[in-house]
Amino acid sequence: METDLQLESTVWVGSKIYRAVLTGWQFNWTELDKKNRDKKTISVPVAEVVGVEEGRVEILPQKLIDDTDKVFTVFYVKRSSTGSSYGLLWTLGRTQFSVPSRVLRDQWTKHLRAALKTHSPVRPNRLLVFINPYGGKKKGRKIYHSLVAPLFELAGISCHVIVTERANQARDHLLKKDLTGFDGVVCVGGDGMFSEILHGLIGQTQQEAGLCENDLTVTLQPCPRHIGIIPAGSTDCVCYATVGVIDPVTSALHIIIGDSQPLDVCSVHQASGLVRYSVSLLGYGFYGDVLAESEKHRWMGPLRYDYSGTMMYLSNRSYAGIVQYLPADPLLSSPRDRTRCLSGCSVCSRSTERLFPHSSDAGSLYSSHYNQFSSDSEGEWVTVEGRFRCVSLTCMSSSCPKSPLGLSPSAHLADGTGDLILVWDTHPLGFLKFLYRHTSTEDQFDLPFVEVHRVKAVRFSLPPSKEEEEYEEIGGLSGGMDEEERGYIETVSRSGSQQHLADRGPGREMTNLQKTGNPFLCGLCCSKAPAVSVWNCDGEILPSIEILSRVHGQLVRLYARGIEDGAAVHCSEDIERGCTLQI
Ligand SMILES: CCCCCCCCCCCCC/C=C/[C@@H](O)[C@H](COP(=O)(O)O)NC(=O)CCCCCCCCCCCCCCC
Ligand SMILES: Nc1ncnc2c1ncn2[C@@H]1O[C@H](COP(=O)(O)OP(=O)(O)O)[C@@H](O)[C@H]1O
Ligand SMILES: [Ca+2]
Repeated sequence: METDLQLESTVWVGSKIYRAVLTGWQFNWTELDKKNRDKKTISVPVAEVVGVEEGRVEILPQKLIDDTDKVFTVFYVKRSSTGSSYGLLWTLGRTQFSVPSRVLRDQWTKHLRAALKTHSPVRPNRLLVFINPYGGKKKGRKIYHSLVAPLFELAGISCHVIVTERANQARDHLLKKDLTGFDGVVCVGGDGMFSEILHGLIGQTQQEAGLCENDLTVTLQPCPRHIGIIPAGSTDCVCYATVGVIDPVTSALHIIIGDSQPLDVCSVHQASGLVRYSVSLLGYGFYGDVLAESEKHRWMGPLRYDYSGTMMYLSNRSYAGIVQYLPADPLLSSPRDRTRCLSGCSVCSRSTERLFPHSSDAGSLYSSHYNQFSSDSEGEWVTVEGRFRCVSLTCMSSSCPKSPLGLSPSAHLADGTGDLILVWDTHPLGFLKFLYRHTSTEDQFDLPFVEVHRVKAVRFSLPPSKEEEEYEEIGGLSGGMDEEERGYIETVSRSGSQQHLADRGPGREMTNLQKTGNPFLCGLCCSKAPAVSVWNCDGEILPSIEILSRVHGQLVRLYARGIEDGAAVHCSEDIERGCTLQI
């Protein structure tokens, strides 16, 4: 039977006989018993077909074609569970179908390819790929060439590949070069590499739109090009939080089928303008200190964070600060509602309508000029002041292999809000409990010294000190600082003399905790504890301490679909057992 995009015929897979049906949206094949009764069906959405080839074809470890003229091979997405309750691994499924004639083989390949084109308009044709050869365990190049490039080739995607030779090369390329013809940009690396792409694409989009990124009140233009992440870094938080697993093949398959996941982005400003953008962690105190310390130990690779985390935990620091935040509408969601933002999240879908009210679909959201910041009436600014172990803002859960539920397990990828986590100064064991809960399902917010707020904007400032009324901003980007400066910053007082902040300012006085706390811990580092920390902005140290950050709802789009609920989706083991694959 043959209609427009429909086709049905008898096929053989190995020695077994099947009835294959293409309905346009779905391709399925049902095993038949000797009396022609249905036995089991395997069903693949056309949107998840990766490619169709004539003959018997293998692509991994290398492409082998045996062009038997009555055989065609279909490649598609196959799921398997990771063992944890969330996140599914995707692998390349491959089935070789034999048919009675070459004419029928040609009909099948023609119809399947036509269905692919019709139902997958969002698939990329051409991609710009940046590989950081030094990210994570330095395997970026190998991961791309052995696991990812063959899949892109199979799917007919052409790629322009650039192996970076210096930091910020990818960002500068995106800002300066003409990107016409590229549907998306792929980074092979970690969160730092993703951040480069993020900055390049956001900057390039605003340049083209004639918008000023330094203006805190401006509604930024969402980026039309998608970003793909092939994880090859140290934390790989953006990949983990948007895909649910750290696996280059899974990520490559999401890119190939043109999945689309909008993502909130925080812009971080100081008085003179934009400092950076952040998606995963904007953290002062502990996370800032861990990053500053870890930069000295880059040679350790990903382990540098565990080492520096332990050192910074043992140094038992807390910092004075004033935090102001603009709460989001509490009726929409809450950081403690124990829900999770999963693929197809209804909170995020409702936010799309709220953030882009004039658009009927995601494609037209780029023309929206709704001001998400100044026209909101969600609430008044709230001010808190005191000493904090850490102050963190994240506009998604920031789950990563170290913390599978993340910094804020109920945060949403694309709801236009961020979660502000305030950890007040506390006993070392209390802080350890807080940290440790990130590794389990126990609620890290259910502690008396922890607060979490769903917010649209946050301001951080230092309290006026007794001797110095005002701190000047720290000059220069962290990239330009030397090692001493990166960690514990010296700043110039108004009188012009250079002085280590540890010796003055609010943090100079020991807290009661430090006076009475564990003498070993205090002996280790407290005597040199600095008065101020630094901001960790997605793995980069910010040049300023006093900042204002604002969440821009759905500013970029990734080739991802959010975390698939492993418990709700049948996996490939089910295919083998003969259940229909439900999507
Ligand atoms: C006791 C165990 C405590 C485990 C605590 C885990 C908290 C993990 C939160 C992770 C948030 C990740 C947010 C992502 C940040 C990334 O953008 C960013 C850049 O990544 P890249 O290098 O791949 O480019 N990564 C980071 O800034 C790294 C932050 C990692 C912090 C890890 C801290 C580990 C702490 C270990 C403490 C051990 C205390 C032991 C005391 C005896
Ligand atoms: N060729 C290069 N040489 C040095 N640094 C680079 C290069 N390419 C990218 N970078 C920088 O390396 C940093 C870390 O990269 P990333 O891929 O995130 O690895 P990791 O997760 O291990 O930190 C990023 O900030 C990025 O700007
Ligand atoms: Ca969010």
